[in-house]
Amino acid sequence: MSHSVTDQIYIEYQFTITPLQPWNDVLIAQLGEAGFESFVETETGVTGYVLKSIDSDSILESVDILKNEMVDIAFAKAEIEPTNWNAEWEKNFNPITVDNRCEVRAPFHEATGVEYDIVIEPKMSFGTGHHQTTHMMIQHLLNEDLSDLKVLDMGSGTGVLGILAQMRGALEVDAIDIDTWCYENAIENVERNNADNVNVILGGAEQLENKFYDFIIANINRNILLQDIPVYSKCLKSGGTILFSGFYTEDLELIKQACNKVSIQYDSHMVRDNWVGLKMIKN
Ligand SMILES: C[S@@+](CC[C@H](N)C(=O)[O-])C[C@H]1O[C@@H](n2cnc3c(N)ncnc32)[C@H](O)[C@@H]1O
Repeated sequence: MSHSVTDQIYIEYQFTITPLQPWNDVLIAQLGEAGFESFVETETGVTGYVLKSIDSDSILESVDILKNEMVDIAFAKAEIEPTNWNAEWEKNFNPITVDNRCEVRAPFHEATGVEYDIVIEPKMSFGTGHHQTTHMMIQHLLNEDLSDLKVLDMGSGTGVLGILAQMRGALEVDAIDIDTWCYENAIENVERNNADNVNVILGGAEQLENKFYDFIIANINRNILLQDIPVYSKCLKSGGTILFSGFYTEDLELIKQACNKVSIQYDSHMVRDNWVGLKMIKN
């Protein structure tokens, strides 16, 4: 399969801001609103990342602070290729063990005999368990009874959460990702872990028409979640659980409000390194 523009190729913008305070926070907030996905604060400003598939030049026109005469902001732009997580893992990472019950390891790591042993060859996809958001989603799943449930893993990446959902008893899992690398990689990982109940699907929220689930997992990012929460709500049966991650504590209230508007209520949340793992329940 050819790799489309939705592959995870990012544009990196290095913003230099004078004076730095308080404008770096304002810039991050406005870029986040406009569609940037993540940020790193630097000594001279902010580095922001936006998907290449988004027309970043035109969204920058809507970022008011760039027109503010009280602050001087310059930027440099560069294209970032997808990360080869396999190479990163080989170089830097050990297997990840969550709550002594679930291990996420590469094929070249020895099995240790934990209750849930997941073998992932991530290639270019996100989802080895090293990221705080994946870690918290695994923790939530270890606390949930998924027996005989129909589950949606939205933004499935390597497929790690969908695979664990099957191991936790799910009857059927739809693992959906908009990125072709992730789609192909999740198919391989599902086979590798004999997760026969996991259907890997390429696409976004448009794939959810006329689908219904007892349980939804969505570890994506703030902007996609805010946009697609109404669609997820339509698919979630009454009384069903939805787990969210991919956003920071600053955005927790915003995500809760978006959920409340579509009859999804707060249950609980956890935090790791300022990332949130949120559990909500549909009325
Ligand atoms: C943070 S990763 C999560 C991967 C994995 N579920 C995990 O928890 O480690 C987010 C994933 O969402 C996918 N994604 C981004 N936008 C999406 C959308 N609109 N619909 C479905 N998937 C999307 C990305 O390609 C990426 O694989």
